[in-house]
Amino acid sequence: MAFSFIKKVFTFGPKPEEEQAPEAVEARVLESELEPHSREENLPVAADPVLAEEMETAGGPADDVGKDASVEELAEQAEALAPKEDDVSDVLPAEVQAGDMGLVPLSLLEAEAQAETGAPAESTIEDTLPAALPLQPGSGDRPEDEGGVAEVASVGETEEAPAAGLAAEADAEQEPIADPISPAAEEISDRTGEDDSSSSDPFAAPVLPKGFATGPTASEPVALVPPPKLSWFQRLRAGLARTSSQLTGQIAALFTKRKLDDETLQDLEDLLIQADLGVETAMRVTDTLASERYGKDVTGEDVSRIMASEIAKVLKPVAKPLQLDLSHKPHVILVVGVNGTGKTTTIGKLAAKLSGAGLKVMVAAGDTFRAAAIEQLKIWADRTKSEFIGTKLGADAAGLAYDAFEQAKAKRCDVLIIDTAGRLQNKAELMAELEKIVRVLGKLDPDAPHTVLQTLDATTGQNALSQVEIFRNVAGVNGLIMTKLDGTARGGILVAISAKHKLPVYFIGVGESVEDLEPFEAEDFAHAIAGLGQ
Ligand SMILES: Nc1nc2c(ncn2[C@@H]2O[C@H](COP(=O)(O)OP(=O)(O)OP(=O)(O)O)[C@@H](O)[C@H]2O)c(=O)[nH]1
Repeated sequence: MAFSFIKKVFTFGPKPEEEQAPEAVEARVLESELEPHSREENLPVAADPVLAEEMETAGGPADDVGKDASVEELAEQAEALAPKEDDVSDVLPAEVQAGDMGLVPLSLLEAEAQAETGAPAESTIEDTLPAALPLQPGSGDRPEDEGGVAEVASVGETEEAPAAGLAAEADAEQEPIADPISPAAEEISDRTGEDDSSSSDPFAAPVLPKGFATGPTASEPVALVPPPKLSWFQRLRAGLARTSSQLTGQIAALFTKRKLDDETLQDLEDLLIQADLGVETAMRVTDTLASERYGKDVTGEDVSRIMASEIAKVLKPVAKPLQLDLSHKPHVILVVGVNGTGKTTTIGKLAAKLSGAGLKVMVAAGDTFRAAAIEQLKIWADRTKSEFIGTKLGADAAGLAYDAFEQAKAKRCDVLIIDTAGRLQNKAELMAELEKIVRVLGKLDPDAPHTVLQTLDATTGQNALSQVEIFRNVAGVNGLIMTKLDGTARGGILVAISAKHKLPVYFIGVGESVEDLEPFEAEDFAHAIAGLGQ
């Protein structure tokens, strides 16, 4: 038969005197196939988990496979005796190509088994064929038939009819043909003690490799562990980390082994002013420190505590909630500020909070100066399920504000938030536009806009002080939101602005995502900026 030539020319595995179980022999040959680059024979690759399983159970890879005969000798003999591999693949059905684990590797197994034991291998060609490819009786396809050619011919015959048809036409007396993975299946059922009588039944449930089980999938979904959620204070502290670490680092350096004297007090005052806290707050801190600790040893932490306490005193009066008068339907919030300070993003975050609380919100893209701002606001509106009103680029922003107010009224919106441009060709033009928007809204409701919110970018430092001055005069700003407190060392500016303008600070932003905007809390902010815990 076909394997007789292989057993003469290939010697696989350990020395013949070693008694080896056929499965172990098979496993070594398969191992050689799984590592084609390590084998001069260049056997077909059988990257199949079932084969890998066999390998493992047979004791792992055999390092000496194929080392007994010289490759050249083997090749010569093989060529003389064997049908060409091409011939085999020519006659194989497309789905059973030479090199597929179902045929050639197991043929080699058989050859090796014969070489080892001197007896015909138990594994036969039937074992190597798919169940849908039964052998034809009397066609030289029995193991005892002579020569590989006959065996190949039998495979060829099967190829002539569709596989399914062949299965249907199979002679009733014909022996059942084992599934190509039956050796593995048998081995597994041997190990598990299961009845293997079904291994040749094409309708039998597949035998799964070790470690798998049949049956419905686990009903309990695997619980995904969400990343630990940071509290707002933790996010605030993280956001203000640059401001606080710079401040506390400098304070600690200043007070290392020094008693509190006039010089250190002056140095501290300078340091606090440079940190944008403002002259007023800086003096409050140094005065309190002097009255409590003059002439004594002072640590950086002592200073941080006093600083936090004084900052909190400045901030408390301005840390107020944004009052919504919902009797207005809508309560109109006009958002103003220099371009890039975070107006559009903040509107999105506010809309998320309000609509999340069940209020009906409309957002109006009054920044007709910048196309991206209109698109950006539309995205926020979609995301927050808010009503959206926009107009074309360059259109009159006051006209849009008017339309928005009317539509928001008609739709019974609770809140209307209007975005505005932060940059026009010149400041006078910008201010004229803002004044017009306020005037137009006032025609529909003399109290509108009910809130004029200004966004301030913390990274601009001292510049934010004059921005408030300007917008307050033009648009009647009556509340502030400070953004971008994350990633800046200039967060102290909020203290200076609060001390100077005394305008309510409603929210602060420490990042771009929706949860990064939270109501302003004086104590939290003061502690975070001083690097202290809550
Ligand atoms: N890191 C950080 N980025 C922010 C914060 N708030 C807004 N931004 C980002 O700042 C950039 C500018 O924000 P916008 O909302 O477009 O600012 P704008 O004032 O509407 O700008 P214009 O439309 O040009 O007037 C965007 O990339 C925002 O994601 C914040 O609190 N922290």
